[in-house]
Amino acid sequence: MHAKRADYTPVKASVKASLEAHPQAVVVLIALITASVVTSLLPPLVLKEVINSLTAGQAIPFTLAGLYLFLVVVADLFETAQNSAITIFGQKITHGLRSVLCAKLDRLPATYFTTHPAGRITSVFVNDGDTIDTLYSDGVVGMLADSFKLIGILFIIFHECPGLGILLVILTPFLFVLTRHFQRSTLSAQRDNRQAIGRVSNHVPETIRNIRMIHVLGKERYMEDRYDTYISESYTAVNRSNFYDGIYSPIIKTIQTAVVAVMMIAAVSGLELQSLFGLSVGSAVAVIAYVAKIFTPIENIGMELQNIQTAIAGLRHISEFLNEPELVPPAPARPVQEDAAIVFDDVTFGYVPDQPVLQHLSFTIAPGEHVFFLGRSGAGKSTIFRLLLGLYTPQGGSIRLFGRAPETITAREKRQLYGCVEQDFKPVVGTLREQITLFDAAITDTAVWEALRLARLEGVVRGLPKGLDTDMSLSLFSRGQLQLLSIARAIVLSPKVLLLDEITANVDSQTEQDVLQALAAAAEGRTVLSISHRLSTLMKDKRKIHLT
Ligand SMILES: Nc1ncnc2c1ncn2[C@@H]1O[C@H](COP(=O)(O)OP(=O)(O)OP(=O)(O)O)[C@@H](O)[C@H]1O
Repeated sequence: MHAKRADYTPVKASVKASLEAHPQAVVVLIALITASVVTSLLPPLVLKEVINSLTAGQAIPFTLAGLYLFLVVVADLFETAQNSAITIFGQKITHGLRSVLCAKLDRLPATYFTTHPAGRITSVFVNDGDTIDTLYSDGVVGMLADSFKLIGILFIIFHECPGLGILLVILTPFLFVLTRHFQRSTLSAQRDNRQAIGRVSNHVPETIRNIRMIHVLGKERYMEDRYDTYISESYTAVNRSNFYDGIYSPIIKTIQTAVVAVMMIAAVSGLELQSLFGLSVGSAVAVIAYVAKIFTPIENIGMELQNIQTAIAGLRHISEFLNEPELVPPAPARPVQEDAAIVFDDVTFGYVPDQPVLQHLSFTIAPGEHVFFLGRSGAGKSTIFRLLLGLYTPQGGSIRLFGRAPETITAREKRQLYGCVEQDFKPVVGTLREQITLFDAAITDTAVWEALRLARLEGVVRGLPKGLDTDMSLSLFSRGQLQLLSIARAIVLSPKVLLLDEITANVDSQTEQDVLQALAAAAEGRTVLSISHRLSTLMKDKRKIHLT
């Protein structure tokens, strides 16, 4: 069965946008690759002239010697500049793609996060993102530069000594296959070693963790044998890797020498071959230098191919992520005229098709009402909140929040419409002010202080030397105070609705009283939906909706 072909369109579009955004970088990169390839090919040609002058009994012209030195230095400089440009170029492309990935994350529906574990999503951003840099820097662009170099060398050799040119054109594919074989074998040995080392690393802590049980059950011998097996695997893999590494260079050197020897023998053979292999001493020296140079690009191309193969897997993951269906932007909808704050009308919903969590649920909540949702664990209490927040859409029935379907409410409106408080405070990196504003510059300090006042935290924050400018640290507050901070964050934009999900689940009874008092002030004039069995027993007069 064939794997489904990945659709790389969004990745291509991102790369194209990066290229179009940095046209100068592209021009500079092409110029540097060309300059690097050309200058690296020139020194042996100058050397040829130097040797020819010497063998003709002439003095070496000073300019020629100077030119040789100059070209060697310039070739090195261009190569360094080319490598830097490739790195910078790769990073620009990766930067562009990472931004596209981040923007995509914002547009994904909540259902995506239900079906994809956080670790996999992170890996798309971190590991797969890195492979894109490799793909360009150590893959495609590097391969292009090395291919030009290889073609240039073959071309010059062909020009200087057609016989050798033909020989090398025939030999190059063989050299390439040989190099790839060694690279693959070395990489596979290195991978085996890494895996074996990984097994050893797991085995040691596992043994320490279970040391008592090992002694009690007399499993020492078994654990030792396992350890020995892993160590032997690693030892064998390292030996394999060293063997391939060690043998490759001599084989290449032997081939190199054999090629030069064939050329020399043919050149002096006096046979017909001589017309193809005949060359001056200078050309011979130059050609030998080129033969030595030909192996580096072949080796590089092999590694670059390897890098491309590895990066393709990352590219596939990124493409799959970018092709995920997105949230449909809320359609501007007129609010339905009704007196209720919240209406659930015959709502049916399940995260997984055919496994409904809520079935035909109906209720109405009046503005300013405080309602508790009760029911066993898994009954769907938090799900009601998620539906109200527009994170999911019900499969049946309808939901209205002040006459509007939640999914039609824009992100900006949401914070003005509802505030949420959960079991634990979720800090953000920043100051205390930012814990409340969540980086919304439109929220004034006056509003922040008012929210803190209602949440009964004003005194604590005023007591800090830097007040709202204090850097957030969990050690600044007790558990209960952190919940008060959650309340301040939820009410800073004076939302009409408060959603409270087990807000006192993790606090002691004294702190619970503080939270309750803060809540009484914060809830004033608002519609409040709470999930908390404990609080519902404390607030007996409030309405309760039981879920079964
Ligand atoms: N993201 C999700 N993907 C799939 N199933 C989910 C998801 N979130 C919740 N569920 C399932 O939906 C059901 C209702 O979950 P929900 O969190 O609404 O229950 P709850 O009444 O709030 O329970 P608890 O009191 O334990 O928090 C549970 O069976 C739960 O396993």
